[in-house]
Formats: sequence, structure tokens, C-alpha cells
Amino acid sequence: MKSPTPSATQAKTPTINSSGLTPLKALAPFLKPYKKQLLVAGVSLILAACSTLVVPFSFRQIIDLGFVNSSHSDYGQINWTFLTLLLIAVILAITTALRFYAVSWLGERITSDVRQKVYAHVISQSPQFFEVTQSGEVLSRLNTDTILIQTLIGTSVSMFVRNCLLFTGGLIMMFVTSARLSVMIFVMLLLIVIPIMILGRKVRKLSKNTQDKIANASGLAGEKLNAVNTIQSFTNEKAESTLFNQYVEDAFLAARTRIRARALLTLIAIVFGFSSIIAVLWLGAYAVLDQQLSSGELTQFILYSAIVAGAIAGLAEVLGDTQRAVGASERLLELLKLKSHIENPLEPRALPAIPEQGVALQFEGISFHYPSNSNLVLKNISLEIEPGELVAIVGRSGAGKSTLFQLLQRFYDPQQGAIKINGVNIHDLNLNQLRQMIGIVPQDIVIFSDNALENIRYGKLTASDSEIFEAAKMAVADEFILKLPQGYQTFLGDRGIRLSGGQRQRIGIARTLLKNPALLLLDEATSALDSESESLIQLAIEKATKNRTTLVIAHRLATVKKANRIVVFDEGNIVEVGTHAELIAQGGIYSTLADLQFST
Ligand SMILES: Nc1ncnc2c1ncn2[C@@H]1O[C@H](COP(=O)(O)OP(=O)(O)OP(=O)(O)O)[C@@H](O)[C@H]1O
Repeated sequence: MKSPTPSATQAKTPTINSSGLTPLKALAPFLKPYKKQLLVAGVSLILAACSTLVVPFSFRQIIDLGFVNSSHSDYGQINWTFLTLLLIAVILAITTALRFYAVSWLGERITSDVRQKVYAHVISQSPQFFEVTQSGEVLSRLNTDTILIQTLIGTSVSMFVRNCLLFTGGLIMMFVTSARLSVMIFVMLLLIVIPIMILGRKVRKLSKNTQDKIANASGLAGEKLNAVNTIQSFTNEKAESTLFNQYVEDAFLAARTRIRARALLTLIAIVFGFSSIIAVLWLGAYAVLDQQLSSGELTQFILYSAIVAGAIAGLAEVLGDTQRAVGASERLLELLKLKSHIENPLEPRALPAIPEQGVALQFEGISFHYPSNSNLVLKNISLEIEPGELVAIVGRSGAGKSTLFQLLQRFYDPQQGAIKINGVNIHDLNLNQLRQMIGIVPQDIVIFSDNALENIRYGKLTASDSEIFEAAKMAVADEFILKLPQGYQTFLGDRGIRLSGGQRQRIGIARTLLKNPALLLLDEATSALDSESESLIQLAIEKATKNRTTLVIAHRLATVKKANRIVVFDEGNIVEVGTHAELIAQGGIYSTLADLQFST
């Protein structure tokens, strides 16, 4: 398998054209349930900003009333001014703490909600989604991107609002104190804002780039870590490390460019901000000497200027974070916007009661190609299957046998024709109801990193332990499970690597039997099993097929012979249908296959 190049993976990611902060609007529905917390955060934020803005005014009072004009000093007034200052400090402390709590709480809460929603959304996507998206990439979005959103809501937004308030309030108070000095500072401020905005936009673009590169690296690592054995068998460790290094270095280079731009942004903001203030203060000093301003007023002006300069520096800092979070939420939104290709019908039809011996199946003129390849895999397939019938499907590799199972479970919809269960088109059935009715034992059984008991329970989460034991017995899995070190409680290892192929298959059969499906789909493993395992699995299958309609992609002679009918697929067509004896007598594809595969 060829590893995707960074640019190839990137090209698959759908992009949204957006401008400015609009992607953040999509976070609004996540905030909606938490109006109370938003209100607390908002009110405390405004109160804290107001208290900060009152401080310079109090200082002016202290200087003008208490120190400079000591001849007119009024102790009562001084005491009152200091008391007010203390009160302001207390209000500032309380409101800041409240704001911190409410805003951080919101950050954590929204991150959890976004994570849950994205996971639930991704997990219900049709296989088509996973054909073009690496699971590692989704994981990276779930982790890295949600953390950025947490920073945004938990810190950046409140810092942004706070700095905006301080900036505006500070500026107004500067004008009130001295309009002439303020006009000068204001002109200089304009000169600062323009380069900041230009650079800010650049930082935002660079952030999305970094996030993409990190997602690429995670995607690659996720895929390759699942295939460590293959990598080691082919002794490709070095080549894989080199490829991963290339991805990581790519991410580093993208991050370095972003950091440089942001450093420059901070530098410009601080240098411009302070130099303009210093220049104005210089003029302010002259104004005091010329007695146009009092010392208290100049102090007040200096403090307000410092507040405004601090707010500008703060805004520049926060803007960088906000830009990164916009990039992150844009990427999460792409995921949430994706609709699954397979959806529930708006008004699902009810399924007629299922007869005891299983369901009837009809394939009516099915033609299908996979979305990624326009070559027809199934060509005008028509077939009727009676309730309770055991039908073996045989054919060369790639003939389209497993595809039929995919369509039955509605992982894909055929481009033409209909599949009916008991006369109802599966397209009109509720998706859950359809899949509940079907039990599949795939070739490659997935074992979760849990014990044997829970791995079987996956077939029916509400099953009792005794139901599980019964299913395991039916699947002839009971005896080997009991021989495991802790019996049913034995941990089966990551992806079941501690089990043999035959054992994994019997766990899979037990899991499906627990589900007790009306329609059973078996994809027999082609891997050569020893004759004991083979006969055990055969026994398990025999028990499983009783009283239900069963389709078996058959590779074993025993299964084929027992089937009521054998359907032979070739290049997407049904070419022969009949019993073993009939088809052998015909001397067609089946008899050739039987000669080759079953050594008859
Ligand atoms: N997700 C997919 N996207 C595109 N093509 C696919 C996909 N899955 C299978 N195919 C193609 O569809 C054809 C039929 O595949 P299918 O798995 O149904 O064959 P099969 O008869 O079950 O083979 P086998 O016995 O080897 O499992 C093959 O040519 C295969 O390459």
C-alpha cells in the first residue's frame, strides 16, 4: 500500500470558503443551552472592566486632593477616596474570579459537547466517508481542534471582550481628561491597527495550515500503528519513520512560520503602542508645566493610556489565539456539515411480522458500482430467497459476493434495482430496524480490547451473562473460552491478537447468535484452518443457520453441499443457480471452481 503524500491527504479534506470570524457563529448553538453561565460571565466581565476603569480616576482624586494641594487637604475626603479604592479592588477581585470560573466552565463544557457531537456524527457516517478520511485525522480533530476551541471560549473570547471594553472605556476617559493629547494618541493608534490587522489575517491562514499538517501526521501514525506487524515483516521501520519525520517536519515548518508571524505581530503592537504613548506623555509633561493640566489629571491620563496600550497588546495576543480557533472550528464544522450518504427514510415503512423460519429476500435487477469506481461490481442481479433457506454464494475472488452483503445492510445503495425483505424495499425501512434484523459474521472478526464476555455481549448490549454462555455454546466457543486463564473474564488483547483465527471466528459467531437475527450473513474465512477447527466452525454454522434465512459466502465444501441452493457469481453476474449435484452435472464455472477450491 502506498502511503498518501501530505498534499494528497490534504486534497481530500473538503474546504469551506469563509471570511473573518463567521465560522465561530457555528459555535453559537453549542453556547445556547448555557445562557445562565454566559450571563454570569458577561456581567462579571463588564463589572471587572468598569472597576479597572475607575482606578485611574481615584488616583487622580488622591493626588489632587491629598498630596498636591495639601493646604486644602480634607482628611474625611481622603479617607473616603481610599475606602472607595479598596471597595473597587474587592469588586475587581470578586468579579474577576467569577468571570474566570464561568468562562473556564463554559470552555470545558462546550469542548465536551463538541467532542461528543463530532464523535456521534462521525460514527454514523456511511463507509463512503471512511474511504476518503483517515481515522487518525478524525482523532486529531477531536483532540487538537477541540482544545483550541476550549482555549477560545475558556480564555480568548473573554480576554477579547475585556480588552475591547478597556480599550473603549480607556479611550473615552482619555478624551475626557485631555482631548488635545487624546487626538494625538488616536491618530497614532490608527497607524498601529492597520499593520496588526494585516498580520493577523496572515496568522490565521498559517494556523489552519499547521492544524492540517498535524492532522496529516496523526492520520499517518494512526494507520501505521495498526499495521506494525506488516511494517516489521517487510522491515520497513526505517522508511516509515522517515515518512513520519517528513510529515512532522512539515508540521514544524508550518508552525515556525506561524510563530514568526505572531512574534512580529506582538512586537509591532507593543513597540507602536508604547512609543505613541511615550510621545504623548512627553507632550503631557509640557502641558502640566504650562498649567493646562493638573498633576492628578496627567496621572489619570497616563494610567488610562497604559490601560489602552495594555488592551491593544492584549488584543493582538488574543487575536492570534482566535485566528487559530477559527481555523479549528472551521475544520470541525466541515465534519459536522457532512451528511451521511445513507440516511433514514423520512417516513419509514413498518416491516410485516417476521415468520418463525426467517425472512424472504428479493433482489430485483440490482446494479451497483462503488462511489470511487464507476465499474459495475453487480450487474442486474435478480434472485429470490425463501424464508429459512440456506443459500451458498460462490465465485471467484472479486466477483462481487461481499458487495451483496454490503448492500443488504445498506452501507451503500444500489444505483438501480431494489432489495426487498418480506416484500418491503429496504430503502423504506428504518435503518436501525433493518440492521437489527441482520446478523453478519464477517471474514475479519473485530475483537475489542475487552474480555471474552463483553466481546460477545457486543451482539446485544442488554444480554444477561447466561444468554452469553448459551450463545457461546451454540457457537462452539464455550470450550476454548473456559480454557483461557480467566475463562470468560480473560482479556482478549488489542484487536484479539491473543486468539487464533478459528477462535476469533467462533467469538464472532457467538456475538451474532446473541443478536438472534432473522437474516444471517456469513462470510466464511478463506484462511486454511486445521481440520479440527474447520469441523468445529462447521458445527457452529450448522447450529446457527437453524430457523433463519442464511446467506453464506462459501469457501468450504461442507457448507456448499448443505445449502438448499448454490448461487454462482462471476464478474458481477449470477451465472448459475442450483444444488451441488445439479451444478457439477452442468459442468460450468461451479464445477471448475469445485475442482480447484474444494478438491472434489
Ligand atoms: N469500497 C470499495 N470501493 C471500491 N471498490 C471496491 C470496494 N470494495 C470492493 N470493491 C471492488 O468490488 C469488486 C467486488 O468486491 P467484493 O469484495 O464484493 O468481491 P468478493 O467476491 O467478495 O471477493 P472475495 O471472495 O475476494 O472476498 C472488486 O473488484 C473490488 O475491488
